[in-house]
Amino acid sequence: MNSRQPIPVVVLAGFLGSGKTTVLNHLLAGRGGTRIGVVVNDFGSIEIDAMSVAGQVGDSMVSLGGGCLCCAVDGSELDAYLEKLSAPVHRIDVIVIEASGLAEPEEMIRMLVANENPAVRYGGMVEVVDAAEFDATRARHPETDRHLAVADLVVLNKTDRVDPVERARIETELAALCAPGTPVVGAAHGRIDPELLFDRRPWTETRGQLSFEDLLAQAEGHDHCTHAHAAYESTEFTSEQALSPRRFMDFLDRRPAGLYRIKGYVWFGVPGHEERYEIQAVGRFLRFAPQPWGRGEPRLTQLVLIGSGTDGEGLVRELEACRDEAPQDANPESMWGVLRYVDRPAEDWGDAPEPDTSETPPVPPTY
Ligand SMILES: Nc1nc2c(ncn2[C@@H]2O[C@H](COP(=O)(O)OP(=O)(O)OP(=O)(O)O)[C@@H](O)[C@H]2O)c(=O)[nH]1
Repeated sequence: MNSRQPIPVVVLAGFLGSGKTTVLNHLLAGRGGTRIGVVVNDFGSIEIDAMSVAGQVGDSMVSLGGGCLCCAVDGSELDAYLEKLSAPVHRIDVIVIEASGLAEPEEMIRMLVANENPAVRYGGMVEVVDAAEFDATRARHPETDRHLAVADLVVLNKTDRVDPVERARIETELAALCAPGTPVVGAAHGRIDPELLFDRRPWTETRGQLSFEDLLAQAEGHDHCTHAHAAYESTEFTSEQALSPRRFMDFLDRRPAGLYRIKGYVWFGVPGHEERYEIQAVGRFLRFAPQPWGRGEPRLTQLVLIGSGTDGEGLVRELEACRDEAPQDANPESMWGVLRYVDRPAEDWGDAPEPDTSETPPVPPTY
């Protein structure tokens, strides 16, 4: 069933030299058994970034070559690369586009959202910020503020180059520049937990015999795990009772900025919407994907919430308060809030009530 799910495409943006390639290499080293497709969008004719990640991705590496993707007249070139990477033979789980430091992320997001390839879906935008160059970059490139405003997750990189007071000041400024609730994750040398962006599969799941190169990367990944996981808490929530879509969406709307990632399945049980809803939240980015239950599979909500400085018990209490004892009596319209975050062509809505398109903003709804 998973193989039929669209592959999320995450845009990794950030000004020149902020550390995008460093973050990407770190994600690749800590990817476990997850298969990552990479699109590197270098600006300039020498593909430096492509070379510096090439050793890690093998044949799933695609470079857009010289020039800037966001300047493409239409998304057809990008579409062709995504089609290549999403071919079932590659068994790719997630695609990361490292945008040129000069790219306009909003344009790239628009191209991804408009992409009609059902094998892929837009998966959110991560903006890498150089802590040491924060003021200088903003002064020289005011468009940086606009990019921050559309980011779903901000990586404040190079924290090793600023003292704690300076870091706190930048974090305060970032909170004002980003959309409300956008998480800001601090990092030195791009070391963020890959789980913030995608589900890491065990090595044994996707790989046969490990090569020497794999073993090296695996060792690095384990080393990273002990460091990265110490900085994040993970909270789990399971419920046999359905969740009220309205209360759950209210919970999501209010989620704290320190809650970087939510993944799992939700059981709403509302008439016409009895499927399980996969949820993927990366920072402020949110998507639901309805999927059929497996034969005899128990109707459950199972969530993993990853964050920093979050109150795990408080989150569980809030989720418990979302439970609904009689979902079969719920009005199907109560699902509209959820359906706004589902990527589905209009003709696929089936018997489900059509969302009120006059009120539904264009996908993605958070922009
Ligand atoms: N001190 C320090 N240096 C870093 C950190 N992250 C990256 N660097 C260095 O910063 C430089 C730029 O990093 P890259 O990862 O190439 O940055 P980029 O955003 O991909 O750069 P462009 O492709 O030019 O936009 C490199 O020399 C990195 O080694 C960090 O957290 N701390």
